[in-house]
Amino acid sequence: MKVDHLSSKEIWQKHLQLEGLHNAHQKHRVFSFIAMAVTAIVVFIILITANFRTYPILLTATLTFALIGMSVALFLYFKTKDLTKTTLISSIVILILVFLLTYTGGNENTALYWLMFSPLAAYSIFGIYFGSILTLSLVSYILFLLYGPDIGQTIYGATEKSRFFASYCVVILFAFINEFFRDKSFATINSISLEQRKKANSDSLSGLPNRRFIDSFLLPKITTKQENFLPMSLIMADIDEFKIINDTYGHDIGDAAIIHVAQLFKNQIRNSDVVARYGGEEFLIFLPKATHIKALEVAEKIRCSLTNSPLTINKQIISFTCSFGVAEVNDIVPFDQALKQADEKLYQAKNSGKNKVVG
Ligand SMILES: Nc1nc2c(ncn2[C@@H]2O[C@H](COP(=O)(O)OP(=O)(O)OP(=O)(O)O)[C@@H](O)[C@H]2O)c(=O)[nH]1
Repeated sequence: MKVDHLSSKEIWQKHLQLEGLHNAHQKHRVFSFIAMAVTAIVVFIILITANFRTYPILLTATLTFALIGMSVALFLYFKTKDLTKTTLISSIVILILVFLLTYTGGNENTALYWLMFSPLAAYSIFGIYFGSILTLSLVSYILFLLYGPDIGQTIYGATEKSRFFASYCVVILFAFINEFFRDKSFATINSISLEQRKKANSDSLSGLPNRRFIDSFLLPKITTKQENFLPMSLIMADIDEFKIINDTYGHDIGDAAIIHVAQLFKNQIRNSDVVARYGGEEFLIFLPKATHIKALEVAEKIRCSLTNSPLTINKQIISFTCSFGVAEVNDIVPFDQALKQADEKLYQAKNSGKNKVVG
């Protein structure tokens, strides 16, 4: 089995996703997108129907294209709920629309007024990174159309161009500042909340997830997404003669032994596995998508690895062992029953000489 473990931050992020916070962040994007798309559609319909006799053909075609593009993006969003794809479509529509509007000049050269909304929409829908890319693309070709060579575009007055550009830059600046700090506060709240949840759900000595983590996060997750976990195996491990280690070397060395075991267990399991400190010197390892036979192999590998890697502290080598009980959770055997089985097997391992795997 490949030993490729996640950093502890990744493990916590993976298992303790802050759903409420992420939902609020996502909702902001979704509402911005829907608000922009609906407003744009309404404005396009009014402009086209009220002015199609007077507008030049290219302008009517531009607005019709944008109307269809935005309607398709909105329809796709409601159908698929895939915000990335739909916002990608709308960004292409915005890029083409802004280009054609600036090029045609709109009705009586009023196109530039309509461009003011674009940085706000770009940042609130696409976020700081893609919003900046989109805004920079808009700025560069608006500049090209305003000050670049004549390619048949509308000619704007010098004062109009400079005033527009100055106001456009101010809008960009404020849209950027707004999104930047919104993003930063989201990241800060996210990391504070994650840290608090991590503290409540982990063991302060070993850093491993604790029993609360199993009960309040892992088990509900396994129950709701059984297809991702079952068949799943449980390994219950317990340090042998731990009282003697404490009594012989002192409580601090006992603590170091717990940390040593926790680290060794973590290094021997896959990304998808979870090892938790279940009690004093007792650990529970979850192996999703692993049969009983596989789990017996893993437990044996961990047992040998502990035998071969004693704790070395203050130039002292302290050898100790663990006993293991293994059980499988599957469609027939529920978690509680498997946990009881693993505990019974561990008891058998302890009663039949210790430093062994029973499954
Ligand atoms: N240093 C330290 N000791 C702990 C911790 N948690 C529990 N213990 C000690 O672990 C010991 C467990 O002792 P027992 O339950 O008798 O188990 P054991 O000595 O390992 O015996 P077997 O399980 O039968 O091999 C107790 O003395 C607890 O005080 C801890 O966090 N740090």
